[in-house]
Amino acid sequence: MLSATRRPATSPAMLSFIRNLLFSRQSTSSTSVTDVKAFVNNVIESNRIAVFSKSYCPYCRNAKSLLHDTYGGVPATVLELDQRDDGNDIQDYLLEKTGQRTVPSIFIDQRHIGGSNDLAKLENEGNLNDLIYKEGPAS
Ligand SMILES: N[C@@H](CCC(=O)N[C@@H](CS)C(=O)NCC(=O)O)C(=O)O
Repeated sequence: MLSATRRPATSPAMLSFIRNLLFSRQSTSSTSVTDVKAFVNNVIESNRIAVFSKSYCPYCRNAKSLLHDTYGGVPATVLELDQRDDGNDIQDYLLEKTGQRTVPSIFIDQRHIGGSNDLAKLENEGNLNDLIYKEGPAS
């Protein structure tokens, strides 16, 4: 006579493991829109140079290289939005604030410079140095 093989019942521990696996990739950020706005504004206000970037973005790479290679002595903060749970919300707010959603989105002394091409244009026309060293905040 054939005996039916029964699959073992899934244990509570296994269920819990599966549940954690399924939900672990969801956003862990409970940040509200207000928090995101305050956070972005704080980043811009408390850093001479703030770059909202994505780690894989070639435009961002160019902008970060230019800033690092030529103005490495100036304190700068780079946020890689693709590596953050709230990256999308930050991008939405940057659009609302500046009219630009693409990255990089670059601020120098709280002025919105634009993206990589805008930064390169300032540099090529000899204006970035002045912006950073002459028009920057008094030390
Ligand atoms: N002209 C812009 C181009 C920037 C751009 O196209 N960035 C892409 C990423 S490489 C982007 O923001 N795509 C939309 C997105 O990632 O949400 C610049 O010079 O910064």
